[in-house]
Formats: sequence, C-alpha cells, structure tokens
Amino acid sequence: MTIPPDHPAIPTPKVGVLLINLGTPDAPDAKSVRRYLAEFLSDRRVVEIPPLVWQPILRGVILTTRPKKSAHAYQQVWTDDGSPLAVHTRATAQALQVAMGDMVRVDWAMRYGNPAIADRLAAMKAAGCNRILLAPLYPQYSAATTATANDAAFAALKAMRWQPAIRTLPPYHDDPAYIAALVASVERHVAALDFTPDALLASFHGMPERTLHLGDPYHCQSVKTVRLLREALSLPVHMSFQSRFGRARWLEPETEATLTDLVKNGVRNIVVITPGFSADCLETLEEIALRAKDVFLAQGGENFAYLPCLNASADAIILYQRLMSRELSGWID
Ligand SMILES: C=CC1=C(C)c2cc3[nH]c(cc4nc(cc5[nH]c(cc1n2)c(C)c5CCC(=O)O)C(CCC(=O)O)=C4C)c(C)c3C=C
Ligand SMILES: [Fe+2]
Ligand SMILES: [Fe+2]
Repeated sequence: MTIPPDHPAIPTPKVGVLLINLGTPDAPDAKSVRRYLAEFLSDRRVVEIPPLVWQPILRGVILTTRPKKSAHAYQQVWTDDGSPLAVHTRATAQALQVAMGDMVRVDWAMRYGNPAIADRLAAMKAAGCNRILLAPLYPQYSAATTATANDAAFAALKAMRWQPAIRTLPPYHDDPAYIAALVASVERHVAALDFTPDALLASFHGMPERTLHLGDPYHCQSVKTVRLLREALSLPVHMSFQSRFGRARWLEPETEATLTDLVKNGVRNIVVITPGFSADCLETLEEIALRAKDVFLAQGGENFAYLPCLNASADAIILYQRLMSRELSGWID
C-alpha cells in the first residue's frame, strides 16, 4: 500500500530517560526509615547473606535498633522540600528536561521507596514512550546500586505485555565529561573558600571487601576516578571509603581513619568531595559534612570544607546531557 501524500507524518518515537537514584525514606521518622531500610536491606544485591540467615538478624536486630538512630540523622539534613537525595534528583531531572528539549521525556525514580521505578516506567509508557534509557546515576558500577536499579526496571517490564525498547547507561567513572564536571566544581568551590586547602580527600561509599575479590569493578573504577582527578587538579588528592555497615571487612582505607592519619601527617586544611554520589544525601551531609568534620577538627585539623555533589548544577546538566545524548544515538538525532 502506498501512503497517500496527505497522510499525517509518522509520529516521532517518544524517547524517555529515567534517572534512577538509590531511594530514601518518605519522612525522617523511625517508622518511615524502618519501612525504607526493610526494603533496602532485604535486597539480595545489597546484602549477599542467605535470607534464612540474614532475615532473622535484619528483623530481630537491625530493624529494631537502627531506624530510630538513622531517623535522628535524617532529621539533621532534611529540608522543607523533603529528603536531600529526592530534592536533588528531582531538580536534576527537571533541569535535564529543559536541556534536552521536547524530543525526550525525562523522569526520575528511586530503587527503594518513592517514586517507584515500576510506577514511573508505567507513567512514561502511558505518555507514549516506546524507547527508554534507564540511567542509574552511579558513576562507578556496583551490583548493589547500578545492577539492582536495572533489575527493578526489568522486573517491572516483565509484567508488561507490550514493553518499550530499553537501553541502560553504563558506568561513567572515567568519562572525560564526568572528570571535567568534578574538576570544574572543585575549582569553583575552592576559589570561594576562606582558607587554602593543603589536600583534597575523595570519599566513596564503601563495599564489603569480598566484592573486590569476587571481581566487582567498583573499587578499581573508584581508584581510576581518583587517578584522573589527581592528574587534573593541582592539590594532593587522597581517597577513602565511608559508610561501613555490619561486621565483615569493608574496603580500606576508611574515611574517618584517613582524616585522622592526614592530620598526623601535617594536613590542617582539607576539602572533602564524594564523587561516587551524584546527589547529596544522608551519607554526604550527615556522615561527612557533620560527623567527619568533627573528627578532623577534634584531631587537630583547622579548616574542613565539604564540597557538594554535582547535584543539579550546570556542570552536572552538561555532563548528563552529554552522557544521555550518546546513549540515545540512533533514537534521537
Ligand atoms: C550492606 C549495606 C550497604 C551497601 C552494600 C551499600 C552500598 C552503597 N550505597 C550507596 C549509596 C547510598 N547509601 C545510602 C544509605 C545507606 N546505605 C546503607 C547500607 C549499604 N549501602 C544503609 C543502611 C543506608 C541508610 C542510612 C543508614 O541507616 O545509615 C544513601 C543515602 C540515602 C538517603 O536517604 O540519603 C546512598 C545514596 C552506594 C553508592 C553504594 C555502593 C557503591
Ligand atoms: Fe549505602
Ligand atoms: Fe552512613
């Protein structure tokens, strides 16, 4: 059949980008934190202990003690608009939507809690998206973050009769656009400080050490990010791993121990960045900007500045536009 000349143009495929972050409680109270931790820590990609062993410990010990303590920590960083992780991720999606224009629909979701990945995928599909790029916002690949975000998306697709076509964003730990965004952000924030730093510490979220021996790329990708930062910055750059959980050995060196060693070695003025986090959250704002700062100053440090994550900054939007446009090649041109 030939298409008559007055046939309406075939509609351009509706392409979507779903930014995915880790997830956060709905409110900074023990009940909401408990619900969030129960979902998060029951994920077998996060805690790789057989459920018959792990669930009694989780239900009997962790979920009876940790929610109250964590809720107190969340209260110290909560904003009028909600949890920082959600606020920054939403702002990033909104700014990226403006940057990418009408050809792409940009949405955001959380792996745990709200907005749920399944709900946002359904909404994108209902809006006509038949090609979707899943973009877990983790520069360094980890099964506990990147893989589980994609798992949740594929589980949602499993229930769809008519699935959209899917692509996933690879890790971008050594992408020149990511390093350039971090360097621009560090230089801008350091120029605005009222002290001159002796060194910079890049603190990454920790992982159990066994994941490194099993061949997971997270540690090596974090080390490469730091090497590239070192080559681009004029400050001495150190690295460490934060947010230990449980009794197993985690990646070393640990952040607070590293800060203590740096003071012993004469560093008095430090800037700390958390390049493994795309958005500020409990782990950066409470653990680093508040608690790690106290440790550094108590050990004899004089000046400590935590520099924010890329969040929804202009540097971040330039980076994400570049990353997403590359992955969308052939879908939008
Ligand atoms: C086994 C435990 C954990 C692993 C493995 C883990 C890996 C991991 N996490 C992030 C990013 C974030 N984690 C956040 C909070 C958080 N992480 C754990 C445990 C593990 N993380 C817990 C128990 C918590 C909750 C808070 C607490 O009770 O201490 C967050 C912040 C969430 C927020 O609401 O602000 C982020 C982000 C990465 C990148 C990662 C592996 C590379
Ligand atoms: Fe974590
Ligand atoms: Fe923490």
